[in-house]
Amino acid sequence: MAPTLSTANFADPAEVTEFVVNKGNGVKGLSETGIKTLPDQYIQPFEERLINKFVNETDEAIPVINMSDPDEHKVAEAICDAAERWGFFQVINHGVPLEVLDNVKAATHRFFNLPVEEKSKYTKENSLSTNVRFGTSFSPRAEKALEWKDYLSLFFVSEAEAEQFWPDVCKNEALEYINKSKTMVRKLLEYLGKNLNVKELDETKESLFMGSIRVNLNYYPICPNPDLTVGVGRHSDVSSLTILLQDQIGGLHVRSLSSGNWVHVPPVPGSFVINIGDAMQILSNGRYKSVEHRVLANGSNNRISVPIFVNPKPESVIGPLPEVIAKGEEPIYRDVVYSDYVRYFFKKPHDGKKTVDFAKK
Ligand SMILES: COc1cc(/C=C/C(=O)SCCNC(=O)CCNC(=O)[C@H](O)C(C)(C)COP(=O)(O)OP(=O)(O)OC[C@H]2O[C@@H](n3cnc4c(N)ncnc43)[C@H](O)[C@@H]2OP(=O)(O)O)ccc1O
Ligand SMILES: O=C(O)CCC(=O)C(=O)O
Ligand SMILES: [Fe+2]
Repeated sequence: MAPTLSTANFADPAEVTEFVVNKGNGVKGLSETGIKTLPDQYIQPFEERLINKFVNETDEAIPVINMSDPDEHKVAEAICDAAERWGFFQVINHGVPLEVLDNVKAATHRFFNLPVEEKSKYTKENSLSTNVRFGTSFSPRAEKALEWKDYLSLFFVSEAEAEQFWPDVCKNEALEYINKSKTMVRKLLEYLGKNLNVKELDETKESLFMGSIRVNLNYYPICPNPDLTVGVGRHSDVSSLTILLQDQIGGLHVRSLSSGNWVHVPPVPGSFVINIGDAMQILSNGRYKSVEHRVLANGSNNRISVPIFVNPKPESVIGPLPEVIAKGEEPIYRDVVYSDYVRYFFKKPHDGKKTVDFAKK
C-alpha cells in the first residue's frame, strides 16, 4: 500500500527521519510518495559519491569462475587467486538450483511490498526476536548521512526459530536459499582452506568458517537524486565469506586492489557474487582480502540483492590460523571474540576498511 503522507509534509527534515526511520516506511515508502528532491540527510560528502573520474573508466573486471569446469584443480586455483588478488569473484554453474534463486528474489519483493504496518512488526523496537530485524540505512543513529536502502536481516538459529519468527511471506524461500547454498559454500571453503594448509573442513574448522549464517534481503528503491547519495557506503563485510545474489539492475562497485579504481560488478544471470569478509582476512593472516565495496543509488529502477553472510559462531575466537603461521609467519592480527568484532562494526557508520583495525596487533 502506498504511504499516505504527501511530499508537501516533508518541509522539516526531522519529519523525513520520523517517517522513514521511526515510522518504518523506509526509503521505499519515501520513494513512493513521489518525492522529487533528495532530503538533506541523504546527501553524502562529495568524496563518498560514486561520481569520481575512475568509475566506469576502467577495463578491469572481477573474475567469473565456472564451478562445473571438469578441471577441479583449475577451479580451486582460480578461486584462491581471486580471493588473494580481488577479494571478489562471480561463480556460475555453482549447483544451486536457479528456481531457488528466483524464489528468494520473488520473496524479497513480497516482503517489501507488504504494508508498512506489517513490515514494522520486524523493526528493532517491535520484533519478537532479536534475530529478525527490518531497518533502513545502516546505522541511522550514528550516521551523518543516511544510505538509500531498506533491509530485512535474518540471523539463522534453528529451523524452529525461523518457523516461529521469520515473516511468513519469505521464510521458506530464505531457508531454502540458505540450505541449498551450503554445498557450494563448503566447496569454496575447502578450496580456500587447502591453499592455507587446512587439510580438511572438519567440525572445528566448519564451525570457525561457517558456524553462523545471516541472510539479508536488501531493497534499493528509485532515488530522486542518485548522484548525491549511495545505496550502501564503502565497507568491507565482517563475514568469512559473503554469497550475494543480485538482480539484473546493477550498481555494486568493488575497489580494485591493484589500481584503486571502482570496478562495477555486472549482473550475470544465474550467478553469485562471492566476497571474502574480514573474518577470513584475519584467519588467513591477510592472505585473502576483504575488499571495500559500495552500491550506487539508481534514478530509474528499484533494485534488490540477497546476501548470505557466512560467519564464525558469535562466541568463536578468531585470529590467524595455526596452519598459516606454522612456518614462522608473523601474525598481523590478534585473537578477538567474533561477536565483539561484529558489535564494533554495527556501532559505527560505514567507514571503508577501518573495522579490521579492531583486530590489528
Ligand atoms: C544492514 O546493512 C548492512 C549489513 C552488512 C552486514 C555485513 C555482515 O557481514 S553481517 C554478518 C555479521 N555476522 C553476524 O551477524 C554473526 C555474528 N552475530 C553476532 O555476533 C550477534 O548477532 C551480534 C551481531 C553481535 C548482535 O548481538 P547483540 O549485541 O546481542 O545484538 P544487538 O544489541 O541487537 O546489536 C548490537 C548493535 O548492532 C546493530 N545491529 C545488530 N544487528 C544488526 C543488523 N542485522 N543490521 C544492522 N545493525 C544491526 C544494532 O544497531 C545494535 O546497536 P543499537 O544501537 O541498535 O543497540 C553490511 C553492509 C550493510 O549495509
Ligand atoms: O547490494 C549489494 O550489491 C551489496 C550489498 C552489500 O554489500 C551488503 O549487504 O553487505
Ligand atoms: Fe557488503
